[in-house]
Amino acid sequence: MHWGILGDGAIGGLYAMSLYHAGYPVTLVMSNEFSQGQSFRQLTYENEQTHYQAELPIEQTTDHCDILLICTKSYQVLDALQTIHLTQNCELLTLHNGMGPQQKILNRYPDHSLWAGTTTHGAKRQSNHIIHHGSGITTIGRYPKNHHTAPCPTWLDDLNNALPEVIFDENIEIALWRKLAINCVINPLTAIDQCLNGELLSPSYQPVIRELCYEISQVANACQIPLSCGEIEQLVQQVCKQTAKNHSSMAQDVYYRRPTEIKLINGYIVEMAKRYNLDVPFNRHLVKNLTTGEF
Ligand SMILES: NC(=O)C1=CN([C@@H]2O[C@H](COP(=O)(O)OP(=O)(O)OC[C@H]3O[C@@H](n4cnc5c(N)ncnc54)[C@H](OP(=O)(O)O)[C@@H]3O)[C@@H](O)[C@H]2O)C=CC1
Ligand SMILES: CC(C)(CO)C(=O)C(=O)O
Repeated sequence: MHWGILGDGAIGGLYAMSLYHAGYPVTLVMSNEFSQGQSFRQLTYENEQTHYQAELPIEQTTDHCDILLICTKSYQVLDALQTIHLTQNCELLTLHNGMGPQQKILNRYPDHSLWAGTTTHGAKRQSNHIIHHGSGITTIGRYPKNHHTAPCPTWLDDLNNALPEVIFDENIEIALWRKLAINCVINPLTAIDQCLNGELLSPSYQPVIRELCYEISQVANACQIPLSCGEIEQLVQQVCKQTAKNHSSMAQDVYYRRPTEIKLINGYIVEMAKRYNLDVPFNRHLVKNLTTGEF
């Protein structure tokens, strides 16, 4: 398979370099504005054990690509897709946090084969260096769930050879909702208090965490997603322990004064709550605070 990568930041760079290193052809796909007229990009990859470099071609079109891995921030996805020439037979795979763009892609590109995924790998991009600081699991599935087609895509092996472990999930929406729920709790609280993920384990955070988990489970259930308040609380606890020394992506975005993904994380809960006539004051409050910067 020839892989196209849209958004060669931390996660896009990580996948581009890993696929290239595993022997698969990779093209970075971006408009001239983003490539600044360059026809290739030199990137380095490093983790605790190894480092290597590669010169990856840049094109404005998916002409050579069988599949396009979309790795921009969630709020950049639609704009980024619209600035490239997307060929008809190119499959699409999203890998961002937050919810909403998957459905928008489906509406905008109804004839393309769409897959969605979520990953627990951790990466940073500093200049042209991709630093892989935490190995994780990537879960991928057909978006939306489709009972009638062969379930597992042929290219899953490419990803598993390049950056294991990759799991196929026939019901990706539940996996996306689990990640959404985790991000809805950890990201805004750590962003506002500028604390580490592990600090949310302290007893003082538990009342607000419980309220958020309750609201998220109400909205998830209204959307036919079976997620209980207790299950979300457990997931949040587990991720806070596993990533105790991490600054969440939103905490970093606030620290570096970059836009955050709040509107597609807690904002998605608020939007869905409106649709089902539910009240989610804790989520609304976080969206308001992080959108206006008043905290
Ligand atoms: N980093 C991580 O460890 C993890 C990230 N995620 C999620 O993955 C997604 C990507 O995150 P991350 O890689 O950290 O973000 P980055 O900001 O590092 O990467 C996004 C990249 O997309 C580029 N981009 C934006 N608009 C366009 C466009 N129109 N055309 C081409 N490229 C474009 C950006 O370029 P520029 O910088 O020039 O704007 C940037 O290089 C997010 O949803 C994040 O929440 C999930 C798990 C872990
Ligand atoms: C899982 C978590 C919270 C890890 O930091 C994350 O996805 C993020 O920071 O965006």
